[in-house]
Amino acid sequence: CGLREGVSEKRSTEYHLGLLKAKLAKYRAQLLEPSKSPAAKGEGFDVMKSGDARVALIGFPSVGKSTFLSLMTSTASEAASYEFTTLTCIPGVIEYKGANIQLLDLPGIIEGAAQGKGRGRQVIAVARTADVVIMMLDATKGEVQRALLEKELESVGIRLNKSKPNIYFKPKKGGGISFNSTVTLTQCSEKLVQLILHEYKIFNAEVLFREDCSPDEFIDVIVGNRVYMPCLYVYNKIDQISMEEVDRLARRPHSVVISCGMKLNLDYLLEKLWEYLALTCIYTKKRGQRPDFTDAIILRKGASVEHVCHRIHRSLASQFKYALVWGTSTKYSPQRVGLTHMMEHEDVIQIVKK
Ligand SMILES: Nc1nc2c(ncn2[C@@H]2O[C@H](COP(=O)(O)OP(=O)(O)OP(=O)(O)O)[C@@H](O)[C@H]2O)c(=O)[nH]1
Ligand SMILES: [K+]
Ligand SMILES: [Mg+2]
Repeated sequence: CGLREGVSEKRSTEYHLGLLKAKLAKYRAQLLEPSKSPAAKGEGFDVMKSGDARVALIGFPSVGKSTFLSLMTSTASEAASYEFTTLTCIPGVIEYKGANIQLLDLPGIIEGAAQGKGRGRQVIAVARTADVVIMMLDATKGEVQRALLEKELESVGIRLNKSKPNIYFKPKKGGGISFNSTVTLTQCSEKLVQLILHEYKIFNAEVLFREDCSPDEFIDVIVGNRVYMPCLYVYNKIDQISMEEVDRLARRPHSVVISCGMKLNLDYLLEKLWEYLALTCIYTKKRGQRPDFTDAIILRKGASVEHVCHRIHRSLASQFKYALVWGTSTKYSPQRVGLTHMMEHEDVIQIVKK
């Protein structure tokens, strides 16, 4: 009996917590509303997207963001020993494996950034538009900085190195709440899901958990507008710490250790960045010839044959008859496909015009 009471107490704690979190998430969302006003919207921060991918440099002041940009690109961004040297968004381009990667240097951010401290809001708004975030940390004080910045980004709906929760959620006009799961749930129950939905004034919906998600993850799905973003934690200034510490930091998940000052480990960082960007390289082939492996077309994940056409020539899509594709995106090699076919990394394509 005591055990059962314990279990039910634990359950009711779960309900309270789940509900409390739903309320908090709602409250936070309201807090962030005013940022949509034009005044608060990144003055001087609206840098045009260019190239094949965008990487944002996020970090506390003076961790070496500008030093890094100046090292990796042909753009010079002022670096100095005092904090808040950089005051706007400064774009540079990294050329790597035939791709142009836009690298954005940004002002340093501190605790409270999400609430508008310093230029925190503008910086975070830019981070949201990136394909990968590099969180640059000073190796001599990395752990504290990392936890604080993760919290800041988390509070505005940016989810680092997480994938979208595998929950099917569809609000309906009527019929109440239909709840199902394909796996055993250890963190959520039908009751809790219902309570959370009611908190959001949702009384009719279809919910299917395909994964053992937490209440927070379920709330993320209801609220929507979350950004799931790969993040590399880059510990700079390793010239200032002991070998043991370098070893420890380098083994942390999603982490790379570097020294901009001594130009250490920068190639490895580029390799990792390339991996996290997960860009799709497509090779073209002319009829009767071998594929051109020297010059890849670089696209974001989820690109179609139509995207490939646009990249080759503006008018190619309108003259398109069909394409032959070799690679992992097709069942047979080659396979005849149309404009909507989704390409995969290292596919070879031959386009046939009308
Ligand atoms: N020891 C050491 N110092 C470095 C390294 N990289 C950068 N620095 C120094 O750190 C200081 C700050 O560098 P910045 O590039 O201005 O840093 P930031 O992150 O852009 O700073 P804010 O723009 O103010 O946010 C400068 O004095 C750099 O010379 C490094 O690898 N080792
Ligand atoms: K600085
Ligand atoms: Mg700077």
